[in-house]
Amino acid sequence: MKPQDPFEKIAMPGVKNVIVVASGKGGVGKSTVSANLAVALAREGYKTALFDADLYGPSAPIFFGLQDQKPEVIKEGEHEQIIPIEKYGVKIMSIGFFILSKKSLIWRGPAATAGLVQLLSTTQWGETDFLIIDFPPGTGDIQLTTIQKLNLTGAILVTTPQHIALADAQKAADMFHTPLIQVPVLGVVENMSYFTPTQHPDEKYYLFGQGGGEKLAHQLGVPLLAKIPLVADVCELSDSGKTIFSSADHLIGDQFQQLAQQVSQLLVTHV
Ligand SMILES: Nc1ncnc2c1ncn2[C@@H]1O[C@H](COP(=O)(O)OP(=O)(O)OP(=O)(O)O)[C@@H](O)[C@H]1O
Repeated sequence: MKPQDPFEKIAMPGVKNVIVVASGKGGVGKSTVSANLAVALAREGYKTALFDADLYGPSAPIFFGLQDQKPEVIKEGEHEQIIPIEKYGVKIMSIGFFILSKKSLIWRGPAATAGLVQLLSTTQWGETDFLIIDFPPGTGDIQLTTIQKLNLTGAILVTTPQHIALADAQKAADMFHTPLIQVPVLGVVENMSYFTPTQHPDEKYYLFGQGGGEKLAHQLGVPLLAKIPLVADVCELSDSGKTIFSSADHLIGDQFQQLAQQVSQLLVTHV
């Protein structure tokens, strides 16, 4: 049997741009940004897909209200192809579709990377302008295997304004800039930037500090793509499978739509 080349890329015919959404720290909003950026790109008219690479804590089935859904698997001789599930105009694939929601995935690194590669290679994306990949936090096996196996267009870094999140986001940026990796960082998204009470629409409260996203973007020489506000019902909406576009607070929807426009403009030559 021919030994597998670990650097051989997975063919994704029809997929024009693959963008990873990353951060060093957990809980800063990568999944929220990935899911809602994907929906916002679809709302702009682009053919959009989302791959949930957070194997140990998949959130796409919950964020899209698809917990009970199973993707269709097509057998072609020896080979299997999985058809992503479509919702809100986005084709979605997640390991979470294949495991019971209360079960944990107890996989060591090699098993996790093998599972990741299998899922990436068997998913049939079809014609896709933007494939968004939601990374788990950190700079470990999942990130490195995705980088090795896919032709990435670029990375978006998500951070909250506080110092610890920024320090970790810098580590993620460092991974993308490592000589053997060299994935362009497209820009920074600062999440939970400020809070505006509904009764006082002109006021902004910087609960986690101010200027962190700008500082990181400046240090990396990339644009600050968006400052997403902290909006009270985001948590409830994601838990009930709805996007931020259902929020009564239109501010956050507008911010995501602008983010999608910026990302598509950055990559306009690729679409
Ligand atoms: N702008 C926001 N306003 C209010 N709540 C938010 C916002 N962004 C994210 N959240 C909430 O914060 C929590 C963490 O968000 P999310 O799951 O997107 O983070 P993550 O970085 O993907 O986490 P993990 O590292 O565990 O994968 C979720 O409950 C989410 O609903």
